[in-house]
Amino acid sequence: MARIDLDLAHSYRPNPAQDSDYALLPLKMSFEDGGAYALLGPSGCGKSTMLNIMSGLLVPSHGSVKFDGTDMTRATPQERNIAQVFQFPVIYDTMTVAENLAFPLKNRRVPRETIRQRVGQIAEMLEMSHQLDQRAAGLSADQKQKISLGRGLVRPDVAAVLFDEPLTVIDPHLKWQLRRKLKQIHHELKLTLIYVTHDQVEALTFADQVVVMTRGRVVQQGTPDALFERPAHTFVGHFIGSPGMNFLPATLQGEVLSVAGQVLGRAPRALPAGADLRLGIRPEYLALDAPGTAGSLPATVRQVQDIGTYFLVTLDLAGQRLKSRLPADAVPPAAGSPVGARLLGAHTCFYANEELVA
Ligand SMILES: Nc1ncnc2c1ncn2[C@@H]1O[C@H](COP(=O)(O)OP(=O)(O)OP(=O)(O)O)[C@@H](O)[C@H]1O
Repeated sequence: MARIDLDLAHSYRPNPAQDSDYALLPLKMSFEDGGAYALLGPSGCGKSTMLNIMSGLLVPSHGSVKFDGTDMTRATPQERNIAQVFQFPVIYDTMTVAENLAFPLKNRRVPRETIRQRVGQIAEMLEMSHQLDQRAAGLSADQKQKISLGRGLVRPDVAAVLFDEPLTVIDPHLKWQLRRKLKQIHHELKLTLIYVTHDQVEALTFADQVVVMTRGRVVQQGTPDALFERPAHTFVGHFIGSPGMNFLPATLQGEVLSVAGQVLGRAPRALPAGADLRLGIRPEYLALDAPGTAGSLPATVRQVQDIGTYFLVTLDLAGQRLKSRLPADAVPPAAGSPVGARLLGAHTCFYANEELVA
């Protein structure tokens, strides 16, 4: 296993001049030895580019990749000792499950008994022990992808295992199980795992550290909890959460804070004057008061949806749409009724020019 340090940028164009010419804007980041990471972001944000630079399939146009301090920028995937799992199964149909799992070890001339033990361990973790002697050809797409995952995890000496949207072909029910399984496997095998996905649930269940990307930029790296509680950028607030964070335009006059054109009171924290300010509050933390309650702003309930495990209330506050999540045992207000929206609290965040400032 290895610590991976990136200090690079990448453009697929020969003479990049502006930000939009870069698939990856200049970035500096580290993946610690033994960590479970997810690269999360929408299609085209640069996740696969970053993964391919780490695996050695792509040489960055600028900067370097280091493994344990050694420059690996131009090293091949073999020299880097990386295992990679792709969206679609990469296995040998004519081989049995056991032979497929053993293949990466046999290739490295691992002793037969060690191979037998490791293949047994991996098959057990993936609940494939009963299929070891079956030919891969007869298996479903799900089962074949499980073999691919196993092949990625089977070598104990790899620098890292890179997963590129590995659960895409997996049936939704099994997907749910495998996400958890991978997390458990990470704890047992202590490999460095880096997992690319555009699915926040997948990233948040699997990873200890999530790297959120948009338009070639890393906007935040942090624990699932940090991404939820303190999104460092409005994009993270929008992208993480169901639904995402509410944002309201805010202005500061002296120490008086106004939100959506309505005076809220003294600013609760020091905020930069003159910036493009926004108040961010997650639907989970947006409490509803009786209309006219001090400290809350008047709003009207537009819609109440019973989601089963919670109610989702849509509000109109001076022309701004807000969402509030109420617990399933709450009595939600009726559509059309006036309420007070409590916007300030310990979980309220403030953004200036899209970046978290308080
Ligand atoms: N081989 C290539 N040549 C030119 N441009 C490319 C190439 N591969 C990717 N790009 C561009 O680089 C940007 C980042 O692409 P990348 O595939 O890394 O994003 P991604 O987040 O992995 O998206 P997806 O999930 O759709 O694969 C996109 O604008 C894409 O069009």
